[in-house]
Amino acid sequence: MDVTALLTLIIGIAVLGLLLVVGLVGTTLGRRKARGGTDVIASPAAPAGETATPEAPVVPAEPQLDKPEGTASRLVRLRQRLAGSQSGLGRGLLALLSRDRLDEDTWEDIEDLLLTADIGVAPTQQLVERLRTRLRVEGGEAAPVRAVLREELINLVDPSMDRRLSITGADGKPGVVLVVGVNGAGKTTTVGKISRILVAQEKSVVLGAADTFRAAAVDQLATWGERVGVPVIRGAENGDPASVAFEAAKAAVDGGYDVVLVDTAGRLQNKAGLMDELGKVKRVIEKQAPVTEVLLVLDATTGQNGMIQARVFSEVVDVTGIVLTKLDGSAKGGIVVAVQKELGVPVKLVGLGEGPDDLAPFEPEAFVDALLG
Ligand SMILES: Nc1nc2c(ncn2[C@@H]2O[C@H](COP(=O)(O)OP(=O)(O)OP(=O)(O)O)[C@@H](O)[C@H]2O)c(=O)[nH]1
Repeated sequence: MDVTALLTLIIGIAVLGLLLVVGLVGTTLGRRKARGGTDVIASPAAPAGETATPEAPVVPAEPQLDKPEGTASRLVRLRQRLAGSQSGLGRGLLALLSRDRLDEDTWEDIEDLLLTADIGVAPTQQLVERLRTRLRVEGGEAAPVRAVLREELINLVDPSMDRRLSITGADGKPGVVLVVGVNGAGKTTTVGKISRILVAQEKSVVLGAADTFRAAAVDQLATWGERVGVPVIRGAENGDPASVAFEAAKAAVDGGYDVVLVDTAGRLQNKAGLMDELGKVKRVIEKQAPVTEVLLVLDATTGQNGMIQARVFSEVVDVTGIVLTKLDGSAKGGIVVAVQKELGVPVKLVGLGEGPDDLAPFEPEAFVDALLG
């Protein structure tokens, strides 16, 4: 080999080495850039070229997000829990109605049982009337007591009501859900749980922590958001709830999100104060986008007290749906009927536990079936 050939060979190897080094640095930089640009709302899939490089170690760039449970499976799972807490009422009614003789004492016992379950006076009378008529007419050997009771209970819960959440905004605006209710009813928890349902449905969500009176509520909501990669807009402690609500709605509009959920403070010190606060929250949100749903969160274990709260809130804001929480801890499922009758607004969701996915759409048939066991 002469000197020229040797030189050509050395230069060739050097150029090849240089190209390899440049290529490697370029790939690494590209990968860093892709990671740096990641948004919190969703972790984008790695570019196709990257996953194909076998030697590239896959390092998760973000904390692992929760994968919320889908609606169908949570319904199946929670039906059991509902049946567990409400079975006394269903079993009791069936036992009384299956007696050989349905005398006045028995009908009185039936009424007492329904009233104890918080169904309310008027709905109880209505149900007893219907049962008396139907079991008299259709009575006798073939009287399908269970089927009659099932049908009448379903009628009472009213399957014709539209229980879908209004989460679709018009003209490309996000759906806006305002969540109201007294402190401790489960508002913050419910906002967190709803965000998980929406994430499972692949909706993009923003949370507004407008419960600025309790710092812990804001932190609590931030944790719910972090777990599913949903941004949470928060303000200063004791700041103006309306300004947080406004910022949350603005973030959702500007960012092209599907839905914004706004948690509010529920101080019931007096009706005028509450009206001022919630009225202002709603007004400022609507500078950005119309409120599509106002959900009133009620604790099912509070019975008549809960009903009084429901009345006050419905006079202050235009409630469009009810969330009944803690039905797992109450045998008084009858409040579903009472509150719907009182407000003329459907129960849309029920809380059945403290777990992150323990919230389910309310379904009259499934509810009655759980009641009857
Ligand atoms: N068992 C059960 N507990 C629930 C349910 N929903 C909420 N809780 C619990 O109720 C308590 C109060 O819930 P929060 O979400 O903090 O209530 P809140 O209305 O937001 O109250 P503030 O944040 O003070 O306004 C928490 O311990 C929740 O875990 C439910 O469906 N079942």
